[in-house]
Amino acid sequence: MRPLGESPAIEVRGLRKLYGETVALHDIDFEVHRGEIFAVLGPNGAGKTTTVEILEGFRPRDGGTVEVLGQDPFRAGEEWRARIGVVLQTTGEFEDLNVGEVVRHFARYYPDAQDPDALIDRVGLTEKRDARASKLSGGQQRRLDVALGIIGRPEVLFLDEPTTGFDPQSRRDFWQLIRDLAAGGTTIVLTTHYLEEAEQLADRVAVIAGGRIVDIGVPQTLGGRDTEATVVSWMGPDGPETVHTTTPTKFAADLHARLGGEAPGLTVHRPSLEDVYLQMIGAAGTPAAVTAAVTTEDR
Ligand SMILES: Nc1ncnc2c1ncn2[C@@H]1O[C@H](COP(=O)(O)OP(=O)(O)OP(=O)(O)O)[C@@H](O)[C@H]1O
Repeated sequence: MRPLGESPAIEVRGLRKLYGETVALHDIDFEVHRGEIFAVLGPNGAGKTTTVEILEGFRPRDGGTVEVLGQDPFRAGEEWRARIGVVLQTTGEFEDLNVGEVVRHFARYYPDAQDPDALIDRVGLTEKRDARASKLSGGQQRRLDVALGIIGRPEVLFLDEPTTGFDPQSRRDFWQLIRDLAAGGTTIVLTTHYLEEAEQLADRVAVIAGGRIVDIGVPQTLGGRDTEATVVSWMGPDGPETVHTTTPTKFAADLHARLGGEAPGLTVHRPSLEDVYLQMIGAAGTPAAVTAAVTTEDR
């Protein structure tokens, strides 16, 4: 294990994963900095869960190098695992235990666990402390999952579609919790299908399609979003008018001068993250994974 210093929390080089003859990940590269919130976006079957589960040490890889906190997740031991937090898509089953009992039970596994009662408050389950875990609503179960993922004060937290089933207020509360964790130095990797979640939360976003990384960047510039043409529309004397322009401010000023006042029904639409995302995955082709003739070297 090398000293951490300024090294990234996660470093992935040439990561390759096969399921039989299906190539699920084609030599992907990326890194995640310490304290960063890194979102992985992609359509169903793109390879997000495969990537994250390799980083968590739950799946073996077929090629490339992966380091999480300086260690190979697939070979790392218990000490490394105690520094990682994982919130999977599937909810744990806790039979007859209530929320307080579940949290206290998990706290015993960690050397420096958070105070169970404070943690229950932090994830917004105060009212449900004595409720059976199996009787929680979907969104409440997710909060319990998140509590269990962060109970050991992980240095890196993995969240697989963490806010599925959350109501809008719960989602915003959850985002704040994640921002607070990152501000405290926790590195966060999350997969999501919610573009708004990636935009609100992530420092950087990786878009995966068909097992390849299509683009990585800050949400504001992903896919050339900041330089793409803006659509300006207004109601002209002969009907609706639409112009695509890379200089919308100048265009609107010229329009104002030309019309001698307000342009009726003026809208200025910059490409949203969803617009560029849909373009990117469309250009990458929809088949999720590409079946390849697998050679001996590939294995
Ligand atoms: N255990 C497995 N055995 C065989 N193929 C698998 C296995 N797990 C995943 N795959 C295939 O690998 C590809 C990537 O799957 P993965 O679950 O990583 O996608 P994902 O991006 O997480 O999708 P989703 O958004 O639906 O959760 C898919 O084509 C999937 O069918």
